[in-house]
Amino acid sequence: MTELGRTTSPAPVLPHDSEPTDRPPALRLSGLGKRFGEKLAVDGLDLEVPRGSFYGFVGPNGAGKTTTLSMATGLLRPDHGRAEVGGVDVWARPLQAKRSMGVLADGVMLFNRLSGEQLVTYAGLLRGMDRETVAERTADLLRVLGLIEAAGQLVADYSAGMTKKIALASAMIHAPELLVLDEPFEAVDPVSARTIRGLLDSYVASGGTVILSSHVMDLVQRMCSHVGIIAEGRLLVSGTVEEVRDGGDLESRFVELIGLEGGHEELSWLRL
Ligand SMILES: Nc1ncnc2c1ncn2[C@@H]1O[C@H](COP(=O)(O)OP(=O)(O)OP(=O)(O)O)[C@@H](O)[C@H]1O
Repeated sequence: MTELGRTTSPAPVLPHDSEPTDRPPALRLSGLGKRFGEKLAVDGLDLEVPRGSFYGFVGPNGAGKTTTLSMATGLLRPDHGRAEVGGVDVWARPLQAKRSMGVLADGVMLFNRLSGEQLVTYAGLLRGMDRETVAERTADLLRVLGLIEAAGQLVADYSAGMTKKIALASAMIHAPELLVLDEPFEAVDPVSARTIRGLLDSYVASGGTVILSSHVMDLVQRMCSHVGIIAEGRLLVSGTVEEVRDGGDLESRFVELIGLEGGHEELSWLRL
């Protein structure tokens, strides 16, 4: 499949060995589409994320990752198509669907006049959890994510990485079956990134499902069991990381599928 970004045929969805046949997948998107004026951001996208998988969703800037994940999680209404979480239609039965997922959205405003501790507590109470459990889990999350000292500080005064971590804590507090994380490692320092990876690894090992978007191919290759590559609003390929990288590394496969925009062009005026 060369020049996949320009084909109109559906993406090859490779078989998943681990996929049980009797239960619906953790996430299923069918014919999902969204247009912003002239711009077709997501173009009839089909995607299945198997239960218990660690799914990396990758693509170049402007490929449609955030738009897709927003439609999948009930944040942005699709023009057409369906999004199902564990077999539940996200747009027909939003309350039921949202109960089983935790979402770290990109660019969505947090209640940043709350302290970090208040924000995570609020997220737990909003999920109908009892105060005692919320307090215990909030303390655990703040400790594990290295935010104890900043617990009483307003989220408005957090750094970008701290904001990401507190938003992640808010997405996880109700121990959902599915975590949808848009760029969870962006702006996060390497130590915290390692902690978050550990948390997500054990969450997946215990039966949870993660779908995350990222630009860091190396991280996706090391962390994820499955990967999907999107460009121009279409899914180019989806399968296990092993299947998709096909003996090479994921970054080379990505570049091979997407093409090198601008190549290795030099700017003559930037030579000193
Ligand atoms: N609210 C909006 N109004 C107009 N155009 C939009 C809007 N949101 C997204 N787009 C356009 O839709 C396309 C897909 O954007 P999207 O944010 O989904 O891409 P992405 O893959 O998440 O990109 P990145 O990797 O840069 O975050 C882009 O061309 C973008 O300009």
